[in-house]
Amino acid sequence: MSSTLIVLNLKTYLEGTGEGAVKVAQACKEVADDSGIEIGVAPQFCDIYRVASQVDLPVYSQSLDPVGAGSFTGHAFVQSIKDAGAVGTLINHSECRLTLANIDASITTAKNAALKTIVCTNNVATSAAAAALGPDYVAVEPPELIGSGIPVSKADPGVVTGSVDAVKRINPAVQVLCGAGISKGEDLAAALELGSVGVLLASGIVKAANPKAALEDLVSKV
Ligand SMILES: O=C[C@H](O)COP(=O)(O)O
Repeated sequence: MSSTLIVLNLKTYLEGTGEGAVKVAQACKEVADDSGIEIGVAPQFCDIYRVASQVDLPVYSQSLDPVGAGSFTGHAFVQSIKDAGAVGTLINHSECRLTLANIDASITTAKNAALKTIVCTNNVATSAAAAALGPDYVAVEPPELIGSGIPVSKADPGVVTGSVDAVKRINPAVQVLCGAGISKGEDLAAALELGSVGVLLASGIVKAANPKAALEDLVSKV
């Protein structure tokens, strides 16, 4: 496996029984095996167990709540996420934003459970702030490009290079992903050229008529 990482966020795109998530995850696994590139998938909470128990690939939670065992209702509890088979979690996605204090608490909660942490950010300043909290990855995604089909690597390369520089300066152990509008091989290649180690993406693959073919295109230029 190369050190490149692709994380496919399924958001709430796939309706139904969860079998859709398993199918997309299976396509990710096949393309990961063929390409040697690590591909993880972030399904709905309720599908983590189903996906992780049926497909041998890294599964991420779309978020978690920084609560322990006890008197908490309606929260995404880290131990349940871990026991369901997740290896990591997104934190502070633009569609599920947190306060800085909650980002910090979520990172600590995930780390204590040995889950990998991917903190999403929306610009260079928030990438720098997130890096100071010491997650495994910062994933920079300008919100206006999310779901747009316009790749951040082309539309706003400065937010990627700026985040890479800022994160390196603040905490060189943290790696940078980028996302928003990424769907093609040239987008991933450009993202890597800009200094990120991979991408966080969703609609370009999940909504494609043939997700496996879309994934094959995505990895074709690395
Ligand atoms: O989590 C994924 C990002 O929000 C990017 O979404 P997108 O690939 O649909 O632009």
